[in-house]
Amino acid sequence: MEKIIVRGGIPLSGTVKISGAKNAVLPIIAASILAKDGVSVIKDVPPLDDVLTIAKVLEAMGINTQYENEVLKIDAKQVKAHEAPYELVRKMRASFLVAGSLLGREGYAKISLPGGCAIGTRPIDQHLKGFEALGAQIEIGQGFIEARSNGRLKGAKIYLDVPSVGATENIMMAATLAEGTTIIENVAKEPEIVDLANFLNGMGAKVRGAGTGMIRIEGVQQLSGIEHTVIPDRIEAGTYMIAAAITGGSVFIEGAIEDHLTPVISKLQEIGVKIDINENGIQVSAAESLKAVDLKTLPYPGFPTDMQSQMMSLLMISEGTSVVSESLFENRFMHVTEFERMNGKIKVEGQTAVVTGNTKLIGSKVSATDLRAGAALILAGLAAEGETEISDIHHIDRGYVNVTEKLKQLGADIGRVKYQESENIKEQKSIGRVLPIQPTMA
Ligand SMILES: CC(=O)N[C@H]1[C@@H](OP(=O)(O)OP(=O)(O)OC[C@H]2O[C@@H](n3ccc(=O)[nH]c3=O)[C@H](O)[C@@H]2O)O[C@H](CO)[C@@H](O)[C@@H]1O
Ligand SMILES: C=C(OP(=O)(O)O)C(=O)O
Repeated sequence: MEKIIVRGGIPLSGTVKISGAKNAVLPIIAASILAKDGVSVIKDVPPLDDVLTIAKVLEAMGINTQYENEVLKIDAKQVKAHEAPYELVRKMRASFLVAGSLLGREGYAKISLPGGCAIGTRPIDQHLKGFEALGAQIEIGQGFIEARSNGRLKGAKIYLDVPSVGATENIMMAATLAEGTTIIENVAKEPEIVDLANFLNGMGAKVRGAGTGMIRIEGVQQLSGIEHTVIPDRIEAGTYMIAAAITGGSVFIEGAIEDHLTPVISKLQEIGVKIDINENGIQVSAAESLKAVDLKTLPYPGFPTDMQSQMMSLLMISEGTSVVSESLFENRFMHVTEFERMNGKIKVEGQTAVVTGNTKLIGSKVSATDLRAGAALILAGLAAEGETEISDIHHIDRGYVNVTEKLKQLGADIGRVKYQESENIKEQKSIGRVLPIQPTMA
């Protein structure tokens, strides 16, 4: 096992190149299952644990995948099995995204129940409601969901109770090969939805309205593999923007797309951070002083929940008191306890956290409780006095490509060290506490 060690206090400078978006590439890989002919060639595929996991899900179905130099080739001419096994789905709930394309193409999908995880219960009722509206029968038992249809799915009008990213994607994929027209209302508008729609349309699908509140899909008979380049990761970009701001540095975020980052840019500007945008990326430079702000997470184009913990790390050192409201996931303040170990002063009541600013952060031993919480601890460590030691970093590796190398290139004093799990437990017992076992998924 590995830990990340950060020694804080160094202003970062230079350029960081943003990788392809995890949350765009996962549904795109799932969508490649729909291609009965041709090979999908997906470019800028980040070498992340999640990408390897979903590729294994496809392999388990007898689909051929080849990954080299951030290019993933998927040959789905033959699908030999229709099951996404528990061992893979438990590692990553986004594996459930293969349900829509398998069902749409093969008329049958058996997927292990993704279940709840660290940040909240994360139900899939809206995915299933969509599949049923398209004519599928759903059965749930022994930890699996089975969806089947007699012949092609049938286009339908579907209203989502919540604008779920995953449900929008899964239903969109299932509907591409359905008979007739599907209209999905109250859909998610995230840039990753638009990237998926572009991929599907390149394959021969007829998807209109992605990026707005209503998507219309005319079903087609067949889809083919194509070449596609994944959009840059707006959450990785936002994380490095905060790395620049929290260290009082100046960093060029190469490849970041302004339009995808509007709520993050606006909040950073309100805090006082200097932002300059050009066609190749975004320059982020130190603020003379950092001011407290309030923020509330919302579906896109609102402030992203995936940036809430990272923003909180910056608010801890800003002047004044900030109020952070989390409206998407009921358990997404786990980083607060870890921040407290670093001298953070935050009071949580329900879905609201009140952050006392102007805190002198002190390096400490902390644990990454989920992906973005882990990223936020690295950020806090970059600003803290002394050494921060972050364990459970497998969560961070789900979503950040070479995070320690990228930060080192910007001048950070950061690295990874190997350790035995038994050493850690011994150490925790000696100081009178044993951490609960963290869930596998973030
Ligand atoms: C792989 C991926 O793209 N993950 C992102 C995706 O997750 P994911 O697609 O799982 O998130 P959703 O948009 O589905 O969830 C948003 C809200 O809808 C609720 N809900 C969702 C589905 C459903 O059937 N019923 C229901 O009630 C959830 O509990 C949550 O409160 O969007 C989240 C919200 O921006 C991000 O944090 C995740 O990083
Ligand atoms: C919560 C996240 O991802 P996932 O939906 O894959 O758990 C995330 O990217 O912050």
